[in-house]
Amino acid sequence: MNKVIFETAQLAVEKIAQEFVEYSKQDRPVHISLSGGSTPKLLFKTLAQSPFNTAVKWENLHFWWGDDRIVPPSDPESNYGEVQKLLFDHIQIPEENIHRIRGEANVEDELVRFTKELDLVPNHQFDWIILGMGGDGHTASLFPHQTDFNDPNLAVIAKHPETGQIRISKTAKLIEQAKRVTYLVTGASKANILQEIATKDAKDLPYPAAKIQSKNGITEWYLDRDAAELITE
Ligand SMILES: O=C1O[C@H](COP(=O)(O)O)[C@@H](O)[C@H](O)[C@H]1O
Repeated sequence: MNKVIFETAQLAVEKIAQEFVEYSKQDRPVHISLSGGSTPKLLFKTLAQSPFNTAVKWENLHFWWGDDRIVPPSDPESNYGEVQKLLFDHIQIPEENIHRIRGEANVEDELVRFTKELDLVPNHQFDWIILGMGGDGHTASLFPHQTDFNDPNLAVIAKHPETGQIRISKTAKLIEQAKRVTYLVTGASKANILQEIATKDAKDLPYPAAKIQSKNGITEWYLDRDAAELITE
């Protein structure tokens, strides 16, 4: 496991925020995919504040999501809606740089539309995909025992195995084409599963987060001390 352990979650997200600044200095559109759920909210709040709110050249960054739930943006379950509320409402970013999954639409229609929009990413190769990991080892909306790692499509409709909630997710294949994949995992509740991932061969584990990595680029794990407490350095 290629890991970086930060003393606190705040320090981990500040490192990511600083990297946003650096990416945004490149004189080209940079395609970044965000994760959802609870973990990255601290990142979005941090980016919305000084110095990052003005240090990032937002016009150069294009934002996408690893997955979203089929709910309207106003629903607290919407991964896009949370970023809108915590970040986009507080910065100056062109609307055309935001490539959200439309959770309010018909899911089959949205899968087709979103898949077409992905053609805006050169060679379907993201500059940076930031992922989270659920306590069950899922990442994006790719869940244990129901993920087709060889699905040739760019995006897929998924169903949360416990709640039945419908989602759209990037496929494993699309994620693995990225130049860089960073798993941001924080908090003591993820310590046991991280220990398993750090010590066992991914092929012996059912967890998509353990298996999915950039094929030709970098894969790294940004952890805070609580999440990494059972991992020996
Ligand atoms: O359902 C989801 O869960 C994962 C992990 O979420 P967290 O609340 O444990 O941080 C997240 O990465 C994914 O985008 C989300 O839709």
